[in-house]
Amino acid sequence: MDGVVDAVIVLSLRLWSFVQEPLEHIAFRFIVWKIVEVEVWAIALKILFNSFNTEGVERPVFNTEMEDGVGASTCFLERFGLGEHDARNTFGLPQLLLSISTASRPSSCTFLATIGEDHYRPSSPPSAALVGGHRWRPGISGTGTVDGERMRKGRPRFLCSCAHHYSVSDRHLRSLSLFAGPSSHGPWIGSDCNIGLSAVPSISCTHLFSIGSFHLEQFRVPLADSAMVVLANTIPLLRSPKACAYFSSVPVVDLSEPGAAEAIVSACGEFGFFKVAGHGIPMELMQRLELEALRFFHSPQAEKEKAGVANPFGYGNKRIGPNGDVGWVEYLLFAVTADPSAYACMDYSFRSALMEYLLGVRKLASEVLELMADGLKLKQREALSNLVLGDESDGLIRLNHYPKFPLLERLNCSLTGFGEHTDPQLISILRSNNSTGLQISLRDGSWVSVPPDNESFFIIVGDTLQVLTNGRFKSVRHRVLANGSKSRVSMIYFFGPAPTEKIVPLGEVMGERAEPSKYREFTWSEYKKAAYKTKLGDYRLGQFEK
Ligand SMILES: C=C1C[C@]23C[C@@]1(O)CC[C@H]2[C@@]12CC[C@H](O)[C@@](C)(C(=O)O1)[C@H]2[C@@H]3C(=O)O
Ligand SMILES: O=C(O)CCC(=O)C(=O)O
Ligand SMILES: [Fe+2]
Repeated sequence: MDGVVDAVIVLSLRLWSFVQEPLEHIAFRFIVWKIVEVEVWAIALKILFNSFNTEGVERPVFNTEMEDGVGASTCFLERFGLGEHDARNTFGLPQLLLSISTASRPSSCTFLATIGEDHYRPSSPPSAALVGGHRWRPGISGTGTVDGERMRKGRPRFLCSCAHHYSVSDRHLRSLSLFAGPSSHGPWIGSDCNIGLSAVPSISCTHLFSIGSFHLEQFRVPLADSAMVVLANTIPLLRSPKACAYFSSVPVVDLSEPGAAEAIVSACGEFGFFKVAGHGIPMELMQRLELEALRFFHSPQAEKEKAGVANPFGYGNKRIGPNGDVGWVEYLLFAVTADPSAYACMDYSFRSALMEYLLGVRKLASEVLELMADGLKLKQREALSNLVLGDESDGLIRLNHYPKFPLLERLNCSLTGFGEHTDPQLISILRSNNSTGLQISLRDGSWVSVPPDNESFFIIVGDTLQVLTNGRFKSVRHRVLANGSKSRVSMIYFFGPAPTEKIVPLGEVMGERAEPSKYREFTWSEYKKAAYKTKLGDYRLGQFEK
């Protein structure tokens, strides 16, 4: 086992509700186990969480001022943690780093850290001090500095690096304690502190998990030395990568070819997913919208936020939906309408590209749904398309931007861009740039990575179509992983019916198969309401099954 790291540990600590409350100190302790020989870096993973739980609080702008949204974090991490100027700088060893960013400027801050009883003696071996780590005794190891470079737009970034670092080669390592807090008092308005500690492998890292997190809001400061660690999976975004096969046999349907209807029905039954070629939508239009979207996502954070916080419509950043889901993604989400004023947050060229694109994709949807009806042998070709293309139908358009995250390769981790889920509507029509990241789940539960194709559209079968076909078509679980080297831009048009539409398996589908309905009748409005109470990955159809 020597030289192998068993675990990467990330400890995340967030403060956000200390409006005008002095922060006396916070303390936490956690147990490290199964580490035989590692180098330990603590990395402030602030960038991952900087907009979580900060409702009503001036949002940190860490990741928005650089070219592509990730630059700042990378530069931050490179400078202090893992990059070329590696944190080995000061003492020739990896560095433990804490970062606190606040909306107000704290007058000074001191971080205290201890590893067992061995305080700030970088040259001393960790040895026995680590063994006794259960006993809490704070040791001074660093003082805060305001990092001038981050004092942009009058919002100071208070970076405090706690230069306590060590290379653990002590097989007796049992526990590690950190202690952090400002020595003089805030007020810490809207403080949002994340501390990440990770053991980064010199050789390999097999898994990553969060071992502790607590919300200081639950405690009143000052905290007891023995403040506990609550074991919880609080960092769902980072995972060790699992090998994921390339889905080289994605069904491709060329709409202009005979046999398209049968091919669609077969793909919807087997995968709930297929690719459309020969669709007639000009590449120029897709690229125009992609560029407009990128221009928007690269505009200053304040500009983007003028679209309003997605609730559910508007601009969203890392939060998905109302129930605490998060992802490495920023997006625009809107109801589809012919009224241009609904897209008032976009400038003229963006809006016109979007509206032209929507028209093209609606036409495509009607062709696909009519072929589907043909394949299902429905008497009325328009039975499905009428459901989602009428004036009252509930269409949504979503533009997603997944910034690249170059650190991933070094961490040997994967990062969730958009967590696994099914789409609630009938179908979704997705177009993306040429970046990998989209994965779908096959019938056996395995995940496969969809080769990107920026000239085609992907059709995703949603929950409602599964119900209409009484389970013959599969609502496909899918997800997006962030990419280390290329950012992803995707546009998805979700085709939902009118709110009052009754959703029940189609008589003709049932008749042909002479089977009982698997679902109770519901309206789209009921389903949508229920969906918005669920988490992204929940099995939403469950409550409508008979
Ligand atoms: C967590 C959620 C986000 C979502 C609404 C929900 O409560 C559950 C369904 C989610 C989903 C997935 C597909 C689409 O991206 C979406 C717009 C939709 O219709 O259902 C999202 C919702 C959302 O982001 O608001
Ligand atoms: O961005 C993507 O490629 C897929 C996103 C998605 O599944 C969704 O927005 O529902
Ligand atoms: Fe989706």
